[in-house]
Amino acid sequence: MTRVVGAGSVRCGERRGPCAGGMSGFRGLGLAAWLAEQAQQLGIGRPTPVQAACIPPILQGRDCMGCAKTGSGKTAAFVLPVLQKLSEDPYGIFCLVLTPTRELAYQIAEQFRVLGKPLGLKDCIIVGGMDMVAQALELSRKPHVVIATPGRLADHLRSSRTFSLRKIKFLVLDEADRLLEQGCTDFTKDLEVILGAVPATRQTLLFSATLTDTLNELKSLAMNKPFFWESQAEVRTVDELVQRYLLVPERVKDAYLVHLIQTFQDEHEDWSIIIFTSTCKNCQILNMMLKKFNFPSVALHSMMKQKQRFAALAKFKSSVFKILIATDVAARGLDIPTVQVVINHNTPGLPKIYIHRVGRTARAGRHGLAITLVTQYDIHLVHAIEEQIKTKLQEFSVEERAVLGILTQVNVARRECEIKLEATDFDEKKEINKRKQMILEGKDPDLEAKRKAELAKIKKKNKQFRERVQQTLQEKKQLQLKRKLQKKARRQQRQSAKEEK
Ligand SMILES: Nc1ncnc2c1ncn2[C@@H]1O[C@H](COP(=O)(O)OP(=O)(O)OP(=O)(O)O)[C@@H](O)[C@H]1O
Repeated sequence: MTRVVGAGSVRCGERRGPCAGGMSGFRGLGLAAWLAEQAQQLGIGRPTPVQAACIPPILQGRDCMGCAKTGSGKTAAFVLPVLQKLSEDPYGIFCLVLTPTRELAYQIAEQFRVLGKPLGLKDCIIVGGMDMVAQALELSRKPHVVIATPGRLADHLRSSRTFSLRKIKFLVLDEADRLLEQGCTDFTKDLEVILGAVPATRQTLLFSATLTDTLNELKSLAMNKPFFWESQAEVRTVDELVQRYLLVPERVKDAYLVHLIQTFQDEHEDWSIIIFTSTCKNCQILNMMLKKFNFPSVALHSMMKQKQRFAALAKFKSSVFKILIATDVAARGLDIPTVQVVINHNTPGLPKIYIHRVGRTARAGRHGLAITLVTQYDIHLVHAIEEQIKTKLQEFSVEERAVLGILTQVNVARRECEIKLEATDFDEKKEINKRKQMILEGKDPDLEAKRKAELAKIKKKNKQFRERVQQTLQEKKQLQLKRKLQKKARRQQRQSAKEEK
């Protein structure tokens, strides 16, 4: 059974479970008429399974952990019941939502704002890269809902007494597993500060498409026996997503990328693509290179100024640019319905990063395509991904001759872009950003640099020692072999002399 709902269609059936019908669907879950009506106006007419399962227990006052596939409506699963509770007893600050990226914070705030419009909802976004004084002022005005990234909110808690989180009713952790894991951005210290500032009696709501990986740590956050809901499907990606891989030698990767984009551009009128890459530098270089080929692309990575990041995303969302080249800062949560294709320029090292990246397409019942470029060194990563998502990736076929035809041109273009970037202060900026981060983490950058240099020295010495040992062993082995051969030769000589006699 397929039903068209608003902007996209949500398939109700095996994968997403039964859906209640019409506006009564949300009403039947216990939501007020005004809220169900407001959701309906946004195309959120029938609850998705995660909404149908989680909204009633949240309304009953229970902690909740919801694990459902990407694009299945987890945001509304917490926004709607929070708004209902807020309407019954409005005060500020009522709800705190934590999320790992700044862009995601703005997206969640928008859902709150639109669904909560009849309430005259006041929200406040607290993320890094924006003016701290203005944020402090907003916080002091007691907004109903605060949506924050942990680092900046913890900074406010450490430095300001103009607001309090002591009375919040709801603490929501969106992309909860990311907030708890110790990845390149480690939120644990900031979370400690935040958890120390919120009341123990709060209701805690945790959502993600990959919650099960950090389940035990998360359970300790939701204290009063949380209601746990997980989508039953074995396959962890959505049915509407076509998943392919393309085995390519490392040095011709970019030619394949250019060929894929060109083909897609030629064959489709209304299109948009997200390309994920591993580093900020590569993101920048790819963007420069694609522009050389006149592709309408824009970059998004953490070394860009926040205003540039927002502008890039806004232009991509409004289709001014059809290609977004991003690092994993855009891998989670972003909801851009027009994205039809995700290309992984590098194979993600972790299956869950793959799940979130490819989940930027095929959302809310729409169809999508994900192509992962795989080099000979990444085959084991593809196997790990396939094992986790319980799906075999099929090979994507490409006309190799066409790729060879542009190979030199693409490689020359890339080299030119690399040289151009080297002439800028990009690497220097990276170094400055690193130092800033260390200072924020309470470390002394100079001391750390000294420590790092010493560690590198020790490592180098150890390596040299290992190499010397290896060389000596090798020489010894060779000497032994030489002697053996000489002995053998002498023996043969003696033998043939005997035979001659
Ligand atoms: N009941 C519904 N009916 C139709 N569309 C819906 C419904 N609920 C949410 N949506 C739409 O589905 C899209 C995806 O929702 P959302 O961003 O909440 O997904 P998600 O599960 O949080 O995904 P991710 O794991 O990638 O963060 C949004 O555009 C949202 O408006």
